[in-house]
Amino acid sequence: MRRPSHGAARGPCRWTRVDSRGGDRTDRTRPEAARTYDSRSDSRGSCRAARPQGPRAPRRLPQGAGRGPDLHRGCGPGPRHPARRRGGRPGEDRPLRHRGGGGRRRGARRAGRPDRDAGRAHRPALPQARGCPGGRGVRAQAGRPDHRSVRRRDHHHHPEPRMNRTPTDPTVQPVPASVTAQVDAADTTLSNPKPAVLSLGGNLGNRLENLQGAVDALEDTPGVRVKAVSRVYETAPWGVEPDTQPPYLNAVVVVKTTLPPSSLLERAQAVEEAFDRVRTQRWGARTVDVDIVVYGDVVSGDPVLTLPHPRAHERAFVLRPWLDVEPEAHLPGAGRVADVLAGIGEEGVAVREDLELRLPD
Ligand SMILES: Nc1ncnc2c1ncn2[C@@H]1O[C@H](COP(=O)(O)OP(=O)(O)OP(=O)(O)O)[C@@H](O)[C@H]1O
Ligand SMILES: Nc1nc2c(c(=O)[nH]1)N=C(CO)CN2
Repeated sequence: MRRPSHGAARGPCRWTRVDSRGGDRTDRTRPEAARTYDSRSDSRGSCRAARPQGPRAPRRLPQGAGRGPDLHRGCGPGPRHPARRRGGRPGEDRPLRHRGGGGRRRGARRAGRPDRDAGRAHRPALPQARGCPGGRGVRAQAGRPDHRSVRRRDHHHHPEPRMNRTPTDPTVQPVPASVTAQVDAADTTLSNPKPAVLSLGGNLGNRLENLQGAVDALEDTPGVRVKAVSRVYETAPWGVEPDTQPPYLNAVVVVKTTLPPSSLLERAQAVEEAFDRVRTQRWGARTVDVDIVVYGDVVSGDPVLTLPHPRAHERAFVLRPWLDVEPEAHLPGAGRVADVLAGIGEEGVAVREDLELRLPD
C-alpha cells in the first residue's frame, strides 16, 4: 500500500459530522428480506438483465444533483431503493458474473465488455459530498481572508482593494483555527490524492446488489476513484450471538481520494443511508455498511472517525478481502495484514467464487 506523507496526518480530524437530513428515520428495513434470504439459492440472472432501460446515467452527478429531499429520502414519485425500483426479490443475491482469482484493479479489464454499465441501476441518489473539488465545499464555505489562493491572486493582479482583508476591517470575522486547519487539509489532499481502504458489508436484502450499489455510488462521488475491488466473501456475523442474524457478504475496496477523511466518512454514511440502513442496535443486521479501514497512514483516535478502524485488526471479514487487493498491506499500529490475519484465523470467512463485484468503469 502506498504511504505518502501528507498534511492530513497533522492531527485528528475534528470536522463536524453533518446529517444533512436530520430527524429520525422510521424503520424501513424489510424483515421479510432476512427471513426469506437463502444465500445459496442465488439465481443466475445478471444485474444487466434487471437494469431499467433508458439512457445511461451521467458518470458524474452535476453539482447538487440528487440533493433534494424528494430524491434522497424517497418521497418523490418513484420508489428509491434499488430492489424496490426493479420489483426485485430483495432476499436474493444475483451473481453479476463469474470469475476466478483475486481482486480487480482498474484497467485490468475493459474493452468490449457488454455489461460494463450494469451497476448503474443500483445507484441511489446521493447528496453531493462536502469538500469536493469543484463544489461548494469547505473551501467555499471557509471564506478565510488570508486564504492562500486569494492572497496570491490579490498580490499579483489586484494589489489595491484590500479593504475587506485588512486586520482592522471590522467586517472581517476571525476564522476559527479549526476551520483554517480544515481548509489547509483540503488544499493538501486536493493536490495529492490519498489511498483509502473501505470495508463493505451487508446481510439484509439483496446483499450483492447492495454491495455493488455501494461500490458504484462511491465511484460516482467527485473526488473518489475506486481503484480495486476484492472478491466477495460470505461471512458469519461477527460480534453477535450465533444464528441471530443472516450471514454477511463482505468485500473491500481501495479508493484514491481527494476528499479529506471526514468528507469520505460523510459520503460513506450517505451511501449507507441511501440503502435504507437503520441503526437500532450495535452490530445489528444491515443492508450496507461502509467503514473506513485506513486512510493513507493517518492515525486518529477521534471517535467520530477513528483511523485505522478500531476493530479492523480483529476482523477476518475485513483483513481477508483486503489481502486480495493489497497482499502486502500494512495496518498502522498492528503490522502486516497477512500476519494479523494469521493471528486471528479465517474461521467463518468463505470466498464466494460464484459472486463478483464489478469495478466501475
Ligand atoms: N473508521 C471508521 N469508519 C466508519 N465509521 C467510524 C470510523 N471510526 C469511527 N466511526 C464512527 O462509528 C460510528 C458508528 O458506525 P457504524 O454504525 O457504521 O458502526 P458499526 O458498523 O455498527 O460497528 P463498527 O464500528 O464496529 O463497524 C459512526 O457514526 C462513525 O462516526
Ligand atoms: N460478518 C460480519 N460481521 C459484522 C460485520 C460485517 O460486515 N460482517 N459488520 C459489523 C459492524 O460493522 C458487525 N459484524
